[in-house]
Amino acid sequence: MVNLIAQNIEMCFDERQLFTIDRVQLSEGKTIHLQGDNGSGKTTLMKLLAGLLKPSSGTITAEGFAPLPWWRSNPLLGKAVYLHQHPYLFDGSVEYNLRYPHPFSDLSTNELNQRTQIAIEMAQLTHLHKQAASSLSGGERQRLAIARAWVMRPKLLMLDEPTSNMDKYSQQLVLAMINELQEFGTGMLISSHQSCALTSLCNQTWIIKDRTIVSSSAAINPAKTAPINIQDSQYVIAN
Ligand SMILES: Nc1ncnc2c1ncn2[C@@H]1O[C@H](COP(=O)(O)OP(=O)(O)OP(=O)(O)O)[C@@H](O)[C@H]1O
Repeated sequence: MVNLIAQNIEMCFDERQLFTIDRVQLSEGKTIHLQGDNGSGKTTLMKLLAGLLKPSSGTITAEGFAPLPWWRSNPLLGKAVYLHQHPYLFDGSVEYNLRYPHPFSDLSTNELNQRTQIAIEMAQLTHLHKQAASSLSGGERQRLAIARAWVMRPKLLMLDEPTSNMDKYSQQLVLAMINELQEFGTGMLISSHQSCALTSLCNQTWIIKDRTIVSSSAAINPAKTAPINIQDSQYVIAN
């Protein structure tokens, strides 16, 4: 079981305090909805947990991961995969982007090849697989980035507004991929302004309000009671 634990955090930009956190924990097997108004600090919190930013004070610790390679000085980098709402893609084709992280995976080559083929189909990118990733639309880019994460099956994944830019059909495709990652046990932090089908997969909520973060458990998790059918209209995500 892997965990990222943030304790006694204060985050400021210049003199402005953005938020404080007593303690939050992102763990394998948990799916957390991160809520908060525009500018409240959702992206900043994800970047802190990903090791891309340092808190003004406090500690973020990683538990249960393999020991660091000698050349890696930042102990948080690479622990939780962070997907920005405008995801970074490599120069090259759609398929190249899906294959690029293979060398960093613990999965076997066979399994990675199989998963890559399935991911292309799940993300409905088959007809575009040789096309330059840079030429994709915003929604297609997000689908590709989530498909890439699905192939890698990370232990922890943070999705920043994953369905912004997406039409309902794309949202359904993403929902199916996220649901599978959840079944596999990937711990996820999903930021979204609104409650929707995606956030109904969550079993915990972190709310950034009044410059602090409150955590609460959700009463039910529909994903555990009803398997997702992407044709099923109840799982269409509201814009
Ligand atoms: N590097 C930075 N330097 C100074 N201020 C910053 C920096 N990064 C973010 N901020 C400020 O911190 C605040 C929180 O930004 P953040 O992007 O984390 O909010 P958010 O909750 O993700 O917003 P949104 O819902 O609009 O995406 C904003 O006011 C932003 O301008």
